[in-house]
Amino acid sequence: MAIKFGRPIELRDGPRDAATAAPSLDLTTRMRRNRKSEWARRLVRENVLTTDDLIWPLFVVDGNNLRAPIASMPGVDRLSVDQCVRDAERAMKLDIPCIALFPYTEPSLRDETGSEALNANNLVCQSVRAIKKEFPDLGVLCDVALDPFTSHGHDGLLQDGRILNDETVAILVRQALVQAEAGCDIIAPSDMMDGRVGAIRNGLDNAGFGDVQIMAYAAKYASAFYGPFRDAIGSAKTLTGDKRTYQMDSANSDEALREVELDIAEGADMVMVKPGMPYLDIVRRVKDTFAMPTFAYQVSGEYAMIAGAANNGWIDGERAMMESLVAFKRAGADGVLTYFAPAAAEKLKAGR
Ligand SMILES: NCC(=O)CCC(=O)O
Ligand SMILES: [Mg+2]
Repeated sequence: MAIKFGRPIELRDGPRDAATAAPSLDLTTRMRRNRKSEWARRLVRENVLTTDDLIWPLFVVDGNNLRAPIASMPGVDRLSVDQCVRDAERAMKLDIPCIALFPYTEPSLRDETGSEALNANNLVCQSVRAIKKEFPDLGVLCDVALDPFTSHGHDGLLQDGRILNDETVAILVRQALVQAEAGCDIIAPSDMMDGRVGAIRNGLDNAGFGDVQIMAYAAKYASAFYGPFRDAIGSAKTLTGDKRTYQMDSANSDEALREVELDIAEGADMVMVKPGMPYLDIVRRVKDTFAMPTFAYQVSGEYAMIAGAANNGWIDGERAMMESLVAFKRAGADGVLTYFAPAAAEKLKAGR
């Protein structure tokens, strides 16, 4: 069933009173005819959102039977591994095809080189194994980048105020392998180092992980909308400086196409634009130019804006959520990584 909002005020067929029976404007085309009722709107609807379009990001934290709220992301919790498995079950029941995992790493485990990223028993790897054991048919995506693990909060190795590219890529390949060994289905490099997609593809293939897909965060912008995510993974306080020497300048559009082209050439199976709503123009250009499976990340700040305004009674949260999600489809995205995934899937499954 189609999504229906608010109190319907429909035009009706049949006899009308004199005022509406004789239109005073001599119009051949009246666009409103196709909008006159819900069935008519459904008939001409150009884009639909389904549960197949959703990837649900989850935050994992050390502990047991723990769901710890994240203040800047109302409705989103950090989950201990066992609770992560419960949300994986919820994803299965809601027909969400894939989840994404992000760790909150204890400060004592963070260091200059992000070495915990290579621990085969880190929180992400534990979660992947636990989820895959119970739900082998649920897609699991793992982020590749060092920011949840470094004491300075950067995605790569930091030396004399610079983020080292090639040295970082070597570590990212090892991180990807550790995650693939744990059972991850999609490796998603989010670091924005040059050449990492090709290096990771090589590493996976040489280790016998030829079927593991790569979803490249191909056009990832240096954005203020990541704020709540950094709270969630605990890097907000540790981050020194900003990420503008590796993430893209928000003023650029052609550059996104070059980034995407390179990642495809290096073997990306799917590409992503991030953030989402402020960059729908980029999603459209990428889809039109490359016809690749194209995803958008509706990031934490976008979620917080909608959830926060809704909690204050300033907007209708459900409608804003659904409107924002179908906008990604309209822009050409094949799917969306969104913290709204379970709420949207519940609404879609209920046919509302
Ligand atoms: N690599 C994943 C992210 O950076 C997510 C950002 C967000 O949700 O704000
Ligand atoms: Mg790149």
